[in-house]
Amino acid sequence: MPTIKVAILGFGTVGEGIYRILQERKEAIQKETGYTIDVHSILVRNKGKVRLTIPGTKVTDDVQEILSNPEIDVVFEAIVGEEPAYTYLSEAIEKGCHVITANKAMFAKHGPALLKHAQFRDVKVCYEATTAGGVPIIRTISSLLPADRVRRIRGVLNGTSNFILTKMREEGISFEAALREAQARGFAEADPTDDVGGMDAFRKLMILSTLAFGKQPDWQDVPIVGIDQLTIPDIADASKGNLRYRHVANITIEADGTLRGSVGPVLIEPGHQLYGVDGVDNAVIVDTEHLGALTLIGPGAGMYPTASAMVGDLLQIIGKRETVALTS
Ligand SMILES: NC(=O)C1=CN([C@@H]2O[C@H](COP(=O)(O)OP(=O)(O)OC[C@H]3O[C@@H](n4cnc5c(N)ncnc54)[C@H](OP(=O)(O)O)[C@@H]3O)[C@@H](O)[C@H]2O)C=CC1
Ligand SMILES: N[C@@H](CC=O)C(=O)O
Repeated sequence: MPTIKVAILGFGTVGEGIYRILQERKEAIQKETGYTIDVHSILVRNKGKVRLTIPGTKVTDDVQEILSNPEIDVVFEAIVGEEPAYTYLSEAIEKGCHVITANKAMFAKHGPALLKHAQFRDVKVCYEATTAGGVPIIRTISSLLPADRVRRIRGVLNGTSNFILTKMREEGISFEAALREAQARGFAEADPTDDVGGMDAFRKLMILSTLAFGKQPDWQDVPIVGIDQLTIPDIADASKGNLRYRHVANITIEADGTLRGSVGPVLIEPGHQLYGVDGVDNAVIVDTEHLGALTLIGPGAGMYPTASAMVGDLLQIIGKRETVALTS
């Protein structure tokens, strides 16, 4: 059976999830696609860290051992921050590898350049996991376009913030305690400032903006507010009025093509699509010209939801064993 050799950059919450799913689903993937997926190598920063045993896979802290290997077909990227991730993926594309990333801090800024580079090199860049974790929003919007036109996108795009707000409301626990739990469960970023300060949701909104509208607003024109100023009394007061705080990212295209974005806490009434979206769940409402409003809800962070989106990207790249021929 033909083999696809993959490398995983980063072996934290997400990288380990990719490895686990590829092992657990090995036979199912073989059956579905006709390919064996071989996790050839894994990049980490600290080789001395105790981690899952990975038999038959090279674990390295030298990215060149991966990027200079002509046998690697696909590079998964699950490291942290804009750099060195952008440089690594640019090199991988230049060498003819397909790339799959979860790194929204990198992709919000450098996604357009990576996509252009990949088109030139005739490889794929997949980024489902950058936005809303396991919710297939990239695939959904991509399939709506170009038959329809997106008018507005809004939703809960940060799992950590939603988890904290839910815990504070339902259990009355402090912001700090809820954040600690989100960190322990692998939802929060290595530095959670971007989660609770709104920057993470903003970056995801910019990724959606590029996809849906082909452009982003000037970043400085988008007001960004986090949930870090909300207190238990604020949340309890809202509950008394049967309202719930949600951290909402919103972008609209106006008739003249101007983009208006905002990110911040919003009070939501019962009956609204976002009212019941609790815990680590994310929700994205896409308003389009023809379809109307479409809402997707699901886990927005964590090992398996995120890794599953990335393995889904891999399956899209390699396709199915048999395709049904269209006959006239
Ligand atoms: N956690 C989640 O739910 C989600 C995360 N993401 C994104 O996925 C990416 C990974 O997140 P997550 O797994 O949670 O992060 P972790 O902090 O758990 O893991 C990061 C991994 O990357 C490695 N790493 C970091 N910097 C470098 C570097 N410069 N060179 C080599 N290796 C490096 C670390 O190595 P070492 O182990 O040696 O320290 C670690 O294995 C991030 O970009 C994040 O924003 C996206 C969606 C959801
Ligand atoms: N820290 C992020 C992880 C997924 O993107 C979040 O909480 O949403």
